[in-house]
Amino acid sequence: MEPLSTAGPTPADLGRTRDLEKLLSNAGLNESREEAMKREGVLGRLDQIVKSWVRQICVNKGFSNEVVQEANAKIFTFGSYRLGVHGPGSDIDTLCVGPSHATREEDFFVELHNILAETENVTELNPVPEAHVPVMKFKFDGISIDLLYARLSSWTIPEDLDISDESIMQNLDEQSVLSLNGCRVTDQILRLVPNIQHFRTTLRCMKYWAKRRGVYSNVTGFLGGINWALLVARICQLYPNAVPSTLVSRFFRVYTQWRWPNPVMLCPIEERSSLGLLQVWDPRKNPRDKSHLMPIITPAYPCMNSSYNVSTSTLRIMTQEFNRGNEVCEQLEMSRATWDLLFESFSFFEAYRNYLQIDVVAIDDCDHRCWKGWVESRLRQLTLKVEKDTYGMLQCHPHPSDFVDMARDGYHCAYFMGLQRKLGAPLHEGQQFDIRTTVEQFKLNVAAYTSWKPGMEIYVSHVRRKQIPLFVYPGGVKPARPARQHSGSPSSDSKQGDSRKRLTSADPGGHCSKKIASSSSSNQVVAAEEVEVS
Ligand SMILES: Nc1ncnc2c1ncn2[C@@H]1O[C@H](COP(=O)(O)OP(=O)(O)OP(=O)(O)O)[C@@H](O)[C@H]1O
Ligand SMILES: [Mg+2]
Repeated sequence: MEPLSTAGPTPADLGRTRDLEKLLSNAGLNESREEAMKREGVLGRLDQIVKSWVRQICVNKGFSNEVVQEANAKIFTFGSYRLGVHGPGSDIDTLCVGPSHATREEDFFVELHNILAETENVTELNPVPEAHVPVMKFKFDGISIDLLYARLSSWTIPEDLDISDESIMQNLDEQSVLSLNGCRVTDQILRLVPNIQHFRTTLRCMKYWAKRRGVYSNVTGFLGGINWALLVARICQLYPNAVPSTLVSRFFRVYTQWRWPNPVMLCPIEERSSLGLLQVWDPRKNPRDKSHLMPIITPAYPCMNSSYNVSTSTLRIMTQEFNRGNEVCEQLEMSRATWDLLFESFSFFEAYRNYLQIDVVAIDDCDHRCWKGWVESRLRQLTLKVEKDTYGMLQCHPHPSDFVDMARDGYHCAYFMGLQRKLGAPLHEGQQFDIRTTVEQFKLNVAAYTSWKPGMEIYVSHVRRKQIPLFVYPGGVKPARPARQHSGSPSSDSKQGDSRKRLTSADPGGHCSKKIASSSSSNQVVAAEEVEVS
């Protein structure tokens, strides 16, 4: 598709861009010089560690002195750090590229793991060799690092290795191809956007917006860093001369009108074929790809859909948010609103009358981290099942992050999902949504965890808005109910006729967080009348 507009910015566009930059800076999204230097220092030390690791394994394997001298490995960065859109506290996504004689199973996940375990300032070391893309997670000087490994087919790794060169992909195992992909995708994005600085500002802005509106999270079925980067990059291509304020506004306009599941791609299929890049994601050939609701395709071989987690519920919520964003930007362009309105945070716990609370408990920190990661990755199934088992009548809105009750002992956290009756669905007298079986099946699905240990527990319960525990609110204080949200937000958008009859409850005892163990009881029967929105 040709660029939609090549018109340059007006003085008003430039003014709005300055306001936007100021807002981002005031929000504390810019990293300090000290923190930037700390990150560089950590990356330098990590590079030294992998270099001496490779030399050490050559010695251990009895290779000649010559081979030991030439042995090399190298660290590359990708993700938000490499794109230049990370903020204070972001992780650093890194890739270690090693030679053919440094294996993943033994040398990376055992030898390098042991070296890191003994390295000063390395904490929370967590190898995940069985992941789709195997990764070693840890903190180095307090900075979160995800370290992947690509084992090339050559004996040597030159310091000036170009990983965008297709030829290095030859004879690689699948996990190395997947591990290299993050770097190659990041490099392609930077190559394909017309103005990197404008891309960066716009992406920072969209990431901040998505976090404020509760739609930033890949695992929950919303969009994560890579997805937002690709969506923004496509807008930058369509409006090559536009400044960030215009790009933000066009972002909402374009994606409000986008006819999903048409895919978003930075590189058209024809161009990709002529470059010899195979289209791996192809709904005409792969039945599974046909089920993807919001395809956002990565621009480097193997081209994949990066947003396969999106479900009907999360797509609906994001569409509502895009509509809201579009309305606010239209107001902004007429000088009837300011940027603050766009970034107003979504009051999740005000938006619904009914919620599901999912408590995740374990006996120590390490167990809790693993167990929580597993449960979190299954939550999408619960959202889908609730909607499916109620024939779409009950809609589910997952909160993208977890909450911890600091006043409680032990290792635990809680996830929440807002529940509402489908907009416009007929309301029958006395109708109830009984999701006990759904919840039991979800718990069975969760129980299939192969690394389950005693003490790893999960409790699911139905809570009403007024029973939401205080620990979900900042400072543990429930805010006064805000005035009506801006139209277009999920809470007001889905207002229905006033059918607020007296609430009938299938859980007469109500719920409090201490009663969560009664999860298999009747508190998962939700009276249809109740599942109205605020
Ligand atoms: N679903 C996915 N499909 C393809 N690549 C992915 C996917 N998830 C992650 N990646 C790769 O891993 C990189 C790091 O992922 P991550 O979720 O940390 O995003 P990020 O852009 O670094 O954002 P954040 O600031 O949240 O860390 C991405 O840039 C991408 O290259
Ligand atoms: Mg990252």
